[in-house]
Amino acid sequence: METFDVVVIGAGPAGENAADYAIKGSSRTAALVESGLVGGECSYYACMPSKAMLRPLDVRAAAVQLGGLPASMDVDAAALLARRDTWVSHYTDQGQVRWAEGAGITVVRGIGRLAGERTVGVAGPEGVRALRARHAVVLATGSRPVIPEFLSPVLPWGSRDATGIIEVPDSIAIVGGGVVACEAARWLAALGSRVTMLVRGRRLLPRFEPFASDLIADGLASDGVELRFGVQLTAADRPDTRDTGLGRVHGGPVRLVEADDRESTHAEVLVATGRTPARDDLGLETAGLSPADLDGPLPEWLYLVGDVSGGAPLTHWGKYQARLVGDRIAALAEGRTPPAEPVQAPVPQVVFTDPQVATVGLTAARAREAGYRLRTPEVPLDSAAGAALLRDDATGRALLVIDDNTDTVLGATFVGPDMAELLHAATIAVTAKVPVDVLWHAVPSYPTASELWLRLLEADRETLRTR
Ligand SMILES: Cc1cc2nc3c(=O)[nH]c(=O)nc-3n(C[C@H](O)[C@H](O)[C@H](O)COP(=O)(O)OP(=O)(O)OC[C@H]3O[C@@H](n4cnc5c(N)ncnc54)[C@H](O)[C@@H]3O)c2cc1C
Ligand SMILES: NC(=O)c1ccc[n+]([C@@H]2O[C@H](COP(=O)([O-])OP(=O)(O)OC[C@H]3O[C@@H](n4cnc5c(N)ncnc54)[C@H](O)[C@@H]3O)[C@@H](O)[C@H]2O)c1
Repeated sequence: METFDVVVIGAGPAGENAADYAIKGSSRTAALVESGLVGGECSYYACMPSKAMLRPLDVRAAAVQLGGLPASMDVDAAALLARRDTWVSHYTDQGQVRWAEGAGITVVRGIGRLAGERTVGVAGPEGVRALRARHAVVLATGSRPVIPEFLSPVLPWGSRDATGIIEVPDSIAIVGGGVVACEAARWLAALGSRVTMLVRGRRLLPRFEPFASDLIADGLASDGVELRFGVQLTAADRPDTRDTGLGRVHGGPVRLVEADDRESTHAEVLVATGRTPARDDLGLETAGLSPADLDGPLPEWLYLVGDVSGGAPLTHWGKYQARLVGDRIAALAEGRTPPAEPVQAPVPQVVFTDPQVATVGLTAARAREAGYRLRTPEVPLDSAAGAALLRDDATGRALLVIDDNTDTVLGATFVGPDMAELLHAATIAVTAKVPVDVLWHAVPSYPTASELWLRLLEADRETLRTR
Protein backbone atom coordinates (compact mmCIF):
# COMPACT_ATOMS: atom_id res chain seq x y z
CA MET A 1 0.00 0.00 0.00
CA GLU A 2 1.38 3.46 -0.95
CA THR A 3 0.59 6.28 1.44
CA PHE A 4 -0.06 9.93 0.50
CA ASP A 5 -1.40 12.78 2.59
CA VAL A 6 -4.19 13.37 0.08
CA VAL A 7 -5.63 11.20 -2.69
CA VAL A 8 -7.74 12.92 -5.34
CA ILE A 9 -9.81 10.90 -7.84
CA GLY A 10 -10.24 12.85 -11.08
CA ALA A 11 -7.71 15.28 -12.55
CA GLY A 12 -10.04 17.86 -14.04
CA PRO A 13 -9.70 21.50 -13.00
CA ALA A 14 -11.37 20.81 -9.64
CA GLY A 15 -9.21 17.80 -8.77
CA GLU A 16 -6.00 19.52 -9.84
CA ASN A 17 -6.74 22.54 -7.66
CA ALA A 18 -7.79 20.48 -4.64
CA ALA A 19 -4.51 18.52 -4.76
CA ASP A 20 -2.46 21.69 -5.28
CA TYR A 21 -4.05 23.72 -2.48
CA ALA A 22 -3.96 20.80 -0.02
CA ILE A 23 -0.16 20.49 -0.24
CA LYS A 24 1.07 23.93 -1.48
CA GLY A 25 4.06 25.24 0.50
CA SER A 26 4.35 22.10 2.62
CA SER A 27 6.09 18.74 2.53
CA ARG A 28 2.74 16.95 2.22
CA THR A 29 2.17 14.57 -0.69
CA ALA A 30 -0.79 14.15 -3.02
CA ALA A 31 -1.77 11.48 -5.53
CA LEU A 32 -3.94 12.59 -8.45
CA VAL A 33 -5.72 9.63 -10.03
CA GLU A 34 -6.87 10.02 -13.64
CA SER A 35 -8.34 7.51 -16.08
CA GLY A 36 -8.23 9.85 -19.07
CA LEU A 37 -6.27 13.03 -19.71
CA VAL A 38 -4.90 15.14 -16.87
CA GLY A 39 -6.81 18.42 -17.25
CA GLY A 40 -10.23 16.75 -17.52
CA GLU A 41 -13.26 17.55 -19.64
CA CYS A 42 -12.67 21.30 -19.50
CA SER A 43 -9.19 21.31 -21.03
CA TYR A 44 -9.75 18.98 -23.98
CA TYR A 45 -13.46 18.49 -24.67
CA ALA A 46 -15.40 21.41 -23.19
CA CYS A 47 -14.36 24.96 -22.20
CA MET A 48 -11.03 25.23 -24.02
CA PRO A 49 -11.92 23.88 -27.47
CA SER A 50 -15.28 25.66 -27.52
CA LYS A 51 -13.85 29.03 -26.53
CA ALA A 52 -10.88 28.56 -28.88
CA MET A 53 -13.36 28.36 -31.76
CA LEU A 54 -15.78 31.02 -30.49
CA ARG A 55 -13.32 33.84 -29.85
CA PRO A 56 -12.34 34.26 -33.55
CA LEU A 57 -16.07 34.29 -34.37
CA ASP A 58 -16.60 37.12 -31.85
CA VAL A 59 -13.79 39.12 -33.40
CA ARG A 60 -15.14 38.50 -36.88
CA ALA A 61 -18.67 39.53 -35.89
CA ALA A 62 -17.32 42.75 -34.38
CA ALA A 63 -14.96 43.46 -37.27
CA VAL A 64 -17.62 43.16 -39.99
CA GLN A 65 -19.84 45.53 -38.00
CA LEU A 66 -17.24 48.24 -37.53
CA GLY A 67 -17.08 50.96 -40.16
CA GLY A 68 -13.55 51.16 -41.54
CA LEU A 69 -13.07 47.37 -41.79
CA PRO A 70 -14.20 44.94 -44.53
CA ALA A 71 -17.95 44.27 -44.41
CA SER A 72 -17.47 40.52 -44.79
CA MET A 73 -14.86 38.04 -43.71
CA ASP A 74 -14.91 34.30 -44.50
CA VAL A 75 -14.27 31.73 -41.81
CA ASP A 76 -11.24 29.56 -42.62
CA ALA A 77 -12.60 26.25 -41.27
CA ALA A 78 -9.27 24.41 -41.36
CA ALA A 79 -7.51 27.25 -39.52
CA LEU A 80 -10.29 27.45 -36.93
CA LEU A 81 -10.00 23.72 -36.20
CA ALA A 82 -6.20 24.03 -36.12
CA ARG A 83 -6.57 26.74 -33.46
CA ARG A 84 -8.82 24.39 -31.50
CA ASP A 85 -6.21 21.62 -31.80
CA THR A 86 -3.50 23.92 -30.45
CA TRP A 87 -5.62 24.91 -27.46
CA VAL A 88 -6.33 21.25 -26.60
CA SER A 89 -2.59 20.48 -26.91
CA HIS A 90 -3.50 18.01 -29.67
CA TYR A 91 -5.28 15.90 -27.03
CA THR A 92 -2.10 15.18 -25.08
CA ASP A 93 -1.58 15.98 -21.42
CA GLN A 94 2.21 16.19 -21.02
CA GLY A 95 1.94 19.89 -20.20
CA GLN A 96 -0.56 19.31 -17.40
CA VAL A 97 1.43 16.34 -16.06
CA ARG A 98 4.55 18.55 -15.97
CA TRP A 99 2.57 21.17 -14.03
CA ALA A 100 1.37 18.51 -11.54
CA GLU A 101 4.85 17.12 -11.02
CA GLY A 102 6.21 20.65 -10.58
CA ALA A 103 3.58 21.22 -7.87
CA GLY A 104 4.73 18.05 -6.06
CA ILE A 105 1.68 16.02 -7.11
CA THR A 106 2.06 12.36 -8.16
CA VAL A 107 -0.10 11.48 -11.17
CA VAL A 108 -1.47 7.93 -10.98
CA ARG A 109 -3.01 6.60 -14.21
CA GLY A 110 -6.10 4.42 -13.98
CA ILE A 111 -9.66 4.20 -12.72
CA GLY A 112 -9.92 5.09 -9.05
CA ARG A 113 -12.50 3.72 -6.62
CA LEU A 114 -12.80 3.85 -2.88
CA ALA A 115 -11.63 0.59 -1.31
CA GLY A 116 -12.63 1.33 2.25
CA GLU A 117 -12.15 4.34 4.53
CA ARG A 118 -9.27 6.61 3.41
CA THR A 119 -8.24 4.01 0.81
CA VAL A 120 -8.40 4.15 -2.99
CA GLY A 121 -7.83 1.28 -5.40
CA VAL A 122 -6.59 2.26 -8.84
CA ALA A 123 -7.06 -0.14 -11.76
CA GLY A 124 -4.37 1.00 -14.14
CA PRO A 125 -2.06 -0.21 -16.86
CA GLU A 126 0.16 -1.97 -14.32
CA GLY A 127 -2.65 -3.73 -12.45
CA VAL A 128 -4.30 -2.53 -9.26
CA ARG A 129 -2.54 -0.11 -6.90
CA ALA A 130 -3.80 0.61 -3.40
CA LEU A 131 -3.36 4.16 -2.14
CA ARG A 132 -3.87 5.17 1.47
CA ALA A 133 -4.73 8.78 2.36
CA ARG A 134 -3.41 10.05 5.70
CA HIS A 135 -5.67 13.12 5.73
CA ALA A 136 -8.26 13.12 2.97
CA VAL A 137 -9.74 11.55 -0.15
CA VAL A 138 -11.24 14.04 -2.61
CA LEU A 139 -13.75 12.91 -5.24
CA ALA A 140 -13.47 15.10 -8.36
CA THR A 141 -14.86 12.81 -11.03
CA GLY A 142 -16.85 15.46 -12.93
CA SER A 143 -20.12 14.78 -14.73
CA ARG A 144 -21.42 12.78 -17.65
CA PRO A 145 -23.94 13.72 -20.33
CA VAL A 146 -27.57 12.64 -19.98
CA ILE A 147 -28.91 11.23 -23.26
CA PRO A 148 -32.62 10.48 -23.80
CA GLU A 149 -32.88 6.70 -24.20
CA PHE A 150 -34.52 6.68 -27.63
CA LEU A 151 -31.62 8.66 -29.09
CA SER A 152 -28.79 6.36 -27.92
CA PRO A 153 -29.18 3.75 -30.73
CA VAL A 154 -28.50 6.38 -33.45
CA LEU A 155 -25.12 7.15 -31.81
CA PRO A 156 -25.76 10.90 -31.69
CA TRP A 157 -23.03 13.46 -31.27
CA GLY A 158 -22.37 14.61 -27.73
CA SER A 159 -20.58 17.77 -26.69
CA ARG A 160 -17.22 16.02 -27.16
CA ASP A 161 -18.00 15.47 -30.85
CA ALA A 162 -19.15 19.06 -31.23
CA THR A 163 -15.99 20.51 -29.68
CA GLY A 164 -13.79 17.88 -31.35
CA ILE A 165 -15.43 18.33 -34.75
CA ILE A 166 -13.33 17.00 -37.66
CA GLU A 167 -15.99 16.32 -40.29
CA VAL A 168 -18.54 19.13 -40.72
CA PRO A 169 -22.01 17.60 -41.27
CA ASP A 170 -24.02 19.21 -44.10
CA SER A 171 -26.85 19.63 -41.63
CA ILE A 172 -27.24 19.04 -37.93
CA ALA A 173 -30.14 19.02 -35.49
CA ILE A 174 -29.31 20.14 -31.97
CA VAL A 175 -31.55 18.72 -29.26
CA GLY A 176 -31.64 21.04 -26.23
CA GLY A 177 -31.73 24.75 -25.58
CA GLY A 178 -29.12 25.07 -22.86
CA VAL A 179 -25.62 26.46 -22.81
CA VAL A 180 -23.94 23.71 -24.83
CA ALA A 181 -26.65 23.87 -27.50
CA CYS A 182 -26.50 27.67 -27.87
CA GLU A 183 -22.71 27.88 -27.99
CA ALA A 184 -22.23 24.87 -30.30
CA ALA A 185 -24.88 26.16 -32.74
CA ARG A 186 -22.62 29.17 -33.36
CA TRP A 187 -19.46 27.35 -34.36
CA LEU A 188 -21.33 24.61 -36.26
CA ALA A 189 -23.13 27.26 -38.34
CA ALA A 190 -19.89 29.19 -38.87
CA LEU A 191 -18.19 26.02 -40.10
CA GLY A 192 -20.90 25.64 -42.74
CA SER A 193 -23.42 23.23 -41.23
CA ARG A 194 -27.15 23.91 -41.66
CA VAL A 195 -28.19 24.02 -38.01
CA THR A 196 -31.69 23.39 -36.63
CA MET A 197 -32.21 23.73 -32.88
CA LEU A 198 -35.03 21.58 -31.53
CA VAL A 199 -35.93 23.06 -28.17
CA ARG A 200 -38.39 21.33 -25.86
CA GLY A 201 -39.32 24.48 -23.93
CA ARG A 202 -40.57 27.85 -25.08
CA ARG A 203 -37.25 29.65 -24.80
CA LEU A 204 -33.50 29.16 -24.75
CA LEU A 205 -31.59 29.14 -21.44
CA PRO A 206 -34.68 29.08 -19.24
CA ARG A 207 -32.73 29.76 -16.05
CA PHE A 208 -31.59 33.17 -17.31
CA GLU A 209 -33.47 36.49 -17.53
CA PRO A 210 -36.07 36.23 -20.35
CA PHE A 211 -34.52 39.15 -22.30
CA ALA A 212 -31.24 37.20 -22.45
CA SER A 213 -33.04 34.22 -24.02
CA ASP A 214 -34.70 36.47 -26.59
CA LEU A 215 -31.50 38.28 -27.57
CA ILE A 216 -29.58 35.00 -27.96
CA ALA A 217 -32.37 33.59 -30.13
CA ASP A 218 -32.19 36.71 -32.34
CA GLY A 219 -28.40 36.37 -32.57
CA LEU A 220 -28.56 32.69 -33.54
CA ALA A 221 -31.26 33.38 -36.12
CA SER A 222 -29.11 36.06 -37.72
CA ASP A 223 -26.26 33.52 -37.89
CA GLY A 224 -28.60 31.36 -39.99
CA VAL A 225 -29.63 28.92 -37.26
CA GLU A 226 -33.22 27.68 -37.47
CA LEU A 227 -34.88 27.64 -34.06
CA ARG A 228 -37.94 25.55 -33.27
CA PHE A 229 -39.54 25.70 -29.82
CA GLY A 230 -42.00 23.36 -28.09
CA VAL A 231 -40.58 20.34 -29.92
CA GLN A 232 -41.17 16.98 -28.24
CA LEU A 233 -39.10 14.27 -29.96
CA THR A 234 -40.42 10.73 -29.66
CA ALA A 235 -38.29 8.56 -31.95
CA ALA A 236 -35.12 8.49 -34.01
CA ASP A 237 -33.60 6.15 -36.56
CA ARG A 238 -30.60 6.13 -38.82
CA PRO A 239 -29.28 3.71 -41.43
CA ASP A 240 -25.71 2.52 -41.21
CA THR A 241 -25.00 3.76 -37.66
CA ARG A 242 -21.25 3.51 -37.14
CA ASP A 243 -18.77 4.60 -34.50
CA THR A 244 -16.56 6.55 -36.87
CA GLY A 245 -14.77 8.31 -34.00
CA LEU A 246 -14.82 11.66 -32.23
CA GLY A 247 -16.11 14.53 -34.34
CA ARG A 248 -16.94 12.45 -37.43
CA VAL A 249 -20.43 11.83 -38.81
CA HIS A 250 -21.70 8.63 -37.23
CA GLY A 251 -23.46 7.03 -40.21
CA GLY A 252 -26.33 7.80 -42.56
CA PRO A 253 -28.91 10.58 -42.17
CA VAL A 254 -30.83 10.69 -38.88
CA ARG A 255 -34.63 10.78 -39.03
CA LEU A 256 -36.26 12.47 -36.03
CA VAL A 257 -39.94 12.04 -35.24
CA GLU A 258 -41.92 14.50 -33.10
CA ALA A 259 -44.98 13.96 -30.91
CA ASP A 260 -47.28 15.36 -33.64
CA ASP A 261 -45.70 12.91 -36.16
CA ARG A 262 -43.76 15.67 -37.89
CA GLU A 263 -40.47 14.28 -39.21
CA SER A 264 -37.14 15.83 -40.16
CA THR A 265 -33.90 14.40 -41.49
CA HIS A 266 -30.39 15.66 -40.68
CA ALA A 267 -26.89 14.49 -41.52
CA GLU A 268 -26.11 14.43 -37.77
CA VAL A 269 -27.79 15.09 -34.44
CA LEU A 270 -26.12 16.69 -31.43
CA VAL A 271 -27.68 15.85 -28.08
CA ALA A 272 -27.11 18.59 -25.48
CA THR A 273 -29.70 17.73 -22.87
CA GLY A 274 -27.70 18.31 -19.71
CA ARG A 275 -25.19 16.52 -17.50
CA THR A 276 -25.33 14.62 -14.23
CA PRO A 277 -22.67 14.19 -11.50
CA ALA A 278 -20.39 11.17 -12.18
CA ARG A 279 -21.12 9.20 -9.00
CA ASP A 280 -21.48 5.66 -10.36
CA ASP A 281 -18.92 3.00 -9.64
CA LEU A 282 -16.93 4.97 -7.07
CA GLY A 283 -16.74 2.11 -4.56
CA LEU A 284 -18.78 4.15 -2.10
CA GLU A 285 -20.23 0.99 -0.55
CA THR A 286 -16.74 -0.01 0.65
CA ALA A 287 -16.89 2.99 2.98
CA GLY A 288 -20.51 2.32 3.95
CA LEU A 289 -21.89 5.07 1.65
CA SER A 290 -24.36 5.26 -1.25
CA PRO A 291 -24.42 7.86 -4.09
CA ALA A 292 -27.32 9.65 -2.32
CA ASP A 293 -25.19 10.02 0.84
CA LEU A 294 -22.92 12.36 -1.16
CA ASP A 295 -25.59 15.07 -0.84
CA GLY A 296 -25.50 14.96 2.95
CA PRO A 297 -22.78 15.38 5.58
CA LEU A 298 -19.67 13.39 4.59
CA PRO A 299 -17.18 11.54 6.80
CA GLU A 300 -14.43 13.97 7.92
CA TRP A 301 -11.85 12.35 5.57
CA LEU A 302 -14.00 12.61 2.39
CA TYR A 303 -14.63 15.66 0.18
CA LEU A 304 -16.40 16.37 -3.11
CA VAL A 305 -15.39 19.13 -5.53
CA GLY A 306 -16.44 20.18 -9.03
CA ASP A 307 -19.32 18.83 -11.12
CA VAL A 308 -19.58 15.64 -9.04
CA SER A 309 -20.55 17.78 -6.03
CA GLY A 310 -23.91 18.65 -7.60
CA GLY A 311 -23.02 22.38 -7.32
CA ALA A 312 -22.98 24.69 -10.35
CA PRO A 313 -21.35 22.63 -13.14
CA LEU A 314 -18.83 25.30 -14.10
CA THR A 315 -15.06 25.16 -14.13
CA HIS A 316 -14.55 28.30 -12.07
CA TRP A 317 -17.07 27.07 -9.48
CA GLY A 318 -15.37 23.68 -9.18
CA LYS A 319 -12.00 25.41 -8.81
CA TYR A 320 -13.44 27.67 -6.09
CA GLN A 321 -14.79 24.64 -4.21
CA ALA A 322 -11.38 23.01 -4.65
CA ARG A 323 -9.55 26.02 -3.18
CA LEU A 324 -11.85 25.93 -0.14
CA VAL A 325 -11.44 22.18 0.33
CA GLY A 326 -7.67 22.30 -0.26
CA ASP A 327 -7.29 25.12 2.28
CA ARG A 328 -9.39 23.18 4.76
CA ILE A 329 -7.38 19.97 4.35
CA ALA A 330 -4.13 21.96 4.75
CA ALA A 331 -5.36 23.74 7.88
CA LEU A 332 -6.56 20.54 9.54
CA ALA A 333 -3.31 18.74 8.65
CA GLU A 334 -1.36 21.59 10.31
CA GLY A 335 -3.62 21.72 13.37
CA ARG A 336 -4.97 25.17 12.41
CA THR A 337 -8.61 26.30 12.37
CA PRO A 338 -9.81 26.15 8.75
CA PRO A 339 -10.45 29.56 7.12
CA ALA A 340 -14.03 30.86 7.44
CA GLU A 341 -16.26 30.25 4.41
CA PRO A 342 -19.32 32.31 3.40
CA VAL A 343 -22.65 30.52 3.74
CA GLN A 344 -23.31 31.13 0.08
CA ALA A 345 -21.25 32.87 -2.57
CA PRO A 346 -22.98 34.02 -5.79
CA VAL A 347 -22.34 31.97 -8.94
CA PRO A 348 -21.16 33.91 -12.00
CA GLN A 349 -21.48 32.55 -15.54
CA VAL A 350 -20.74 33.75 -19.05
CA VAL A 351 -22.43 32.22 -22.07
CA PHE A 352 -20.26 32.82 -25.10
CA THR A 353 -23.01 33.43 -27.61
CA ASP A 354 -23.41 36.52 -29.80
CA PRO A 355 -24.47 38.57 -27.91
CA GLN A 356 -22.71 37.28 -24.81
CA VAL A 357 -24.67 36.76 -21.62
CA ALA A 358 -22.85 37.53 -18.38
CA THR A 359 -24.78 36.89 -15.21
CA VAL A 360 -24.25 36.50 -11.48
CA GLY A 361 -26.40 35.84 -8.45
CA LEU A 362 -30.19 35.75 -8.54
CA THR A 363 -32.40 36.49 -11.51
CA ALA A 364 -35.42 38.68 -10.78
CA ALA A 365 -37.70 35.61 -10.93
CA ARG A 366 -35.53 33.58 -8.53
CA ALA A 367 -35.25 36.52 -6.11
CA ARG A 368 -39.03 36.98 -6.08
CA GLU A 369 -39.52 33.25 -5.48
CA ALA A 370 -37.11 33.55 -2.56
CA GLY A 371 -39.36 36.25 -1.08
CA TYR A 372 -37.28 39.40 -1.73
CA ARG A 373 -38.92 42.75 -2.44
CA LEU A 374 -37.05 44.06 -5.47
CA ARG A 375 -36.11 46.94 -7.67
CA THR A 376 -34.96 45.85 -11.14
CA PRO A 377 -33.42 48.76 -13.07
CA GLU A 378 -32.89 47.80 -16.71
CA VAL A 379 -31.19 49.75 -19.51
CA PRO A 380 -30.43 49.17 -23.20
CA LEU A 381 -26.82 48.62 -24.20
CA ASP A 382 -26.66 51.77 -26.30
CA SER A 383 -27.50 53.92 -23.27
CA ALA A 384 -23.74 53.90 -22.57
CA ALA A 385 -21.55 55.35 -25.31
CA GLY A 386 -18.67 53.01 -24.48
CA ALA A 387 -20.88 49.96 -24.94
CA ALA A 388 -22.40 51.28 -28.19
CA LEU A 389 -18.90 51.93 -29.57
CA LEU A 390 -18.01 48.22 -29.32
CA ARG A 391 -19.92 47.39 -32.50
CA ASP A 392 -21.95 49.43 -34.93
CA ASP A 393 -24.83 46.94 -34.55
CA ALA A 394 -24.44 46.62 -30.78
CA THR A 395 -27.64 45.35 -29.20
CA GLY A 396 -28.17 44.23 -25.66
CA ARG A 397 -29.50 45.09 -22.23
CA ALA A 398 -28.37 45.17 -18.65
CA LEU A 399 -30.37 44.58 -15.49
CA LEU A 400 -29.68 44.72 -11.77
CA VAL A 401 -31.68 42.86 -9.16
CA ILE A 402 -31.65 45.05 -6.06
CA ASP A 403 -32.96 44.06 -2.63
CA ASP A 404 -35.35 46.87 -1.71
CA ASN A 405 -34.81 46.28 2.02
CA THR A 406 -31.02 46.39 2.12
CA ASP A 407 -30.33 48.42 -1.07
CA THR A 408 -27.74 45.83 -2.12
CA VAL A 409 -27.34 44.03 -5.44
CA LEU A 410 -28.55 40.40 -5.43
CA GLY A 411 -27.93 39.70 -9.09
CA ALA A 412 -26.94 41.20 -12.43
CA THR A 413 -27.28 40.30 -16.10
CA PHE A 414 -25.44 41.95 -18.98
CA VAL A 415 -26.23 40.95 -22.55
CA GLY A 416 -24.16 42.35 -25.40
CA PRO A 417 -20.80 42.09 -27.13
CA ASP A 418 -17.83 41.56 -24.79
CA MET A 419 -20.04 41.73 -21.69
CA ALA A 420 -17.98 38.94 -20.09
CA GLU A 421 -15.42 41.44 -18.88
CA LEU A 422 -18.06 43.53 -17.08
CA LEU A 423 -19.13 40.63 -14.92
CA HIS A 424 -16.54 40.63 -12.19
CA ALA A 425 -17.55 44.06 -10.94
CA ALA A 426 -21.05 42.66 -10.43
CA THR A 427 -19.67 39.55 -8.73
CA ILE A 428 -17.75 41.76 -6.30
CA ALA A 429 -20.82 43.93 -5.65
CA VAL A 430 -23.01 40.91 -4.91
CA THR A 431 -20.39 39.03 -2.86
CA ALA A 432 -19.49 42.08 -0.78
CA LYS A 433 -23.12 43.26 -0.52
CA VAL A 434 -22.07 46.76 -1.53
CA PRO A 435 -24.97 49.23 -0.96
CA VAL A 436 -26.04 51.04 -4.14
CA ASP A 437 -25.29 54.44 -2.59
CA VAL A 438 -21.66 53.29 -2.23
CA LEU A 439 -21.62 51.98 -5.82
CA TRP A 440 -22.65 55.49 -6.86
CA HIS A 441 -19.10 56.61 -5.99
CA ALA A 442 -17.43 53.90 -8.11
CA VAL A 443 -16.93 56.11 -11.17
CA PRO A 444 -16.77 54.25 -14.51
CA SER A 445 -14.31 55.57 -17.09
CA TYR A 446 -15.61 57.28 -20.21
CA PRO A 447 -16.26 55.95 -22.80
CA THR A 448 -16.31 52.34 -21.61
CA ALA A 449 -19.02 49.70 -21.38
CA SER A 450 -18.72 49.99 -17.59
CA GLU A 451 -20.84 53.14 -17.87
CA LEU A 452 -23.76 50.71 -18.03
CA TRP A 453 -23.32 50.61 -14.24
CA LEU A 454 -23.94 54.35 -14.08
CA ARG A 455 -27.01 54.07 -16.31
CA LEU A 456 -28.39 51.25 -14.11
CA LEU A 457 -27.85 53.27 -10.94
CA GLU A 458 -29.49 56.30 -12.57
CA ALA A 459 -32.46 54.13 -13.57
CA ASP A 460 -32.68 52.89 -10.00
CA ARG A 461 -32.68 56.48 -8.65
CA GLU A 462 -35.48 57.32 -11.08
CA THR A 463 -37.53 54.36 -9.76
CA LEU A 464 -37.05 55.57 -6.20
CA ARG A 465 -37.87 59.19 -7.14
CA THR A 466 -41.11 58.35 -8.96
CA ARG A 467 -42.45 55.79 -6.51
C1 LIG B 1 -19.11 21.79 -24.23
C2 LIG B 1 -18.88 22.33 -22.84
C3 LIG B 1 -18.38 23.60 -22.69
C4 LIG B 1 -18.17 24.11 -21.40
N1 LIG B 1 -17.71 25.38 -21.29
C5 LIG B 1 -17.52 25.90 -20.06
C6 LIG B 1 -17.04 27.24 -19.91
O1 LIG B 1 -16.81 27.96 -20.87
N2 LIG B 1 -16.85 27.70 -18.66
C7 LIG B 1 -17.11 26.94 -17.56
O2 LIG B 1 -16.91 27.43 -16.44
N3 LIG B 1 -17.56 25.67 -17.67
C8 LIG B 1 -17.77 25.13 -18.89
N4 LIG B 1 -18.21 23.85 -19.01
C9 LIG B 1 -18.36 23.04 -17.80
C10 LIG B 1 -16.98 22.47 -17.37
O3 LIG B 1 -16.43 21.72 -18.42
C11 LIG B 1 -17.12 21.60 -16.13
O4 LIG B 1 -17.84 22.30 -15.13
C12 LIG B 1 -15.74 21.24 -15.60
O5 LIG B 1 -15.01 20.50 -16.54
C13 LIG B 1 -15.88 20.41 -14.32
O6 LIG B 1 -14.61 20.16 -13.79
P1 LIG B 1 -14.37 18.89 -12.89
O7 LIG B 1 -12.93 18.94 -12.49
O8 LIG B 1 -15.40 18.80 -11.84
O9 LIG B 1 -14.64 17.64 -13.84
P2 LIG B 1 -14.02 17.21 -15.24
O10 LIG B 1 -13.41 18.32 -15.97
O11 LIG B 1 -15.11 16.43 -15.91
O12 LIG B 1 -12.87 16.21 -14.83
C14 LIG B 1 -13.12 15.01 -14.17
C15 LIG B 1 -11.98 14.07 -14.46
O13 LIG B 1 -12.14 12.91 -13.65
C16 LIG B 1 -11.76 11.77 -14.40
N5 LIG B 1 -12.41 10.62 -13.77
C17 LIG B 1 -13.74 10.42 -13.60
N6 LIG B 1 -13.95 9.29 -12.90
C18 LIG B 1 -12.74 8.78 -12.62
C19 LIG B 1 -12.28 7.63 -11.90
N7 LIG B 1 -13.15 6.79 -11.32
N8 LIG B 1 -10.96 7.41 -11.81
C20 LIG B 1 -10.07 8.25 -12.38
N9 LIG B 1 -10.42 9.37 -13.06
C21 LIG B 1 -11.75 9.62 -13.17
C22 LIG B 1 -12.26 12.07 -15.80
O14 LIG B 1 -11.56 11.31 -16.75
C23 LIG B 1 -11.96 13.57 -15.90
O15 LIG B 1 -10.68 13.79 -16.45
C24 LIG B 1 -18.45 23.32 -20.27
C25 LIG B 1 -18.96 22.02 -20.42
C26 LIG B 1 -19.19 21.53 -21.70
C27 LIG B 1 -19.73 20.14 -21.85
N1 LIG C 1 -20.10 28.98 -20.99
C1 LIG C 1 -20.35 28.13 -20.01
O1 LIG C 1 -20.29 28.48 -18.84
C2 LIG C 1 -20.75 26.72 -20.32
C3 LIG C 1 -20.73 26.25 -21.62
C4 LIG C 1 -21.18 24.97 -21.86
C5 LIG C 1 -21.60 24.17 -20.82
N2 LIG C 1 -21.57 24.65 -19.56
C6 LIG C 1 -22.05 23.83 -18.45
O2 LIG C 1 -22.31 22.50 -18.86
C7 LIG C 1 -23.56 22.08 -18.34
C8 LIG C 1 -24.23 21.19 -19.34
O3 LIG C 1 -24.73 21.98 -20.43
P1 LIG C 1 -26.02 21.56 -21.23
O4 LIG C 1 -26.33 22.61 -22.22
O5 LIG C 1 -25.86 20.15 -21.69
O6 LIG C 1 -27.13 21.50 -20.08
P2 LIG C 1 -28.23 22.55 -19.63
O7 LIG C 1 -28.78 22.00 -18.39
O8 LIG C 1 -27.72 23.94 -19.69
O9 LIG C 1 -29.34 22.47 -20.78
C9 LIG C 1 -30.00 21.28 -21.09
C10 LIG C 1 -31.14 21.59 -22.07
O10 LIG C 1 -31.68 20.38 -22.55
C11 LIG C 1 -33.10 20.39 -22.40
N3 LIG C 1 -33.52 19.00 -22.18
C12 LIG C 1 -33.26 18.23 -21.11
N4 LIG C 1 -33.77 16.99 -21.30
C13 LIG C 1 -34.33 16.99 -22.53
C14 LIG C 1 -35.01 16.01 -23.29
N5 LIG C 1 -35.20 14.78 -22.83
N6 LIG C 1 -35.45 16.36 -24.52
C15 LIG C 1 -35.26 17.61 -25.01
N7 LIG C 1 -34.61 18.58 -24.32
C16 LIG C 1 -34.17 18.27 -23.10
C17 LIG C 1 -33.35 21.31 -21.22
O11 LIG C 1 -34.65 21.81 -21.26
C18 LIG C 1 -32.29 22.39 -21.47
O12 LIG C 1 -32.71 23.33 -22.42
C19 LIG C 1 -24.35 23.32 -18.04
O13 LIG C 1 -25.04 23.19 -16.82
C20 LIG C 1 -23.36 24.43 -17.99
O14 LIG C 1 -23.19 24.93 -16.69
C21 LIG C 1 -21.17 25.90 -19.30
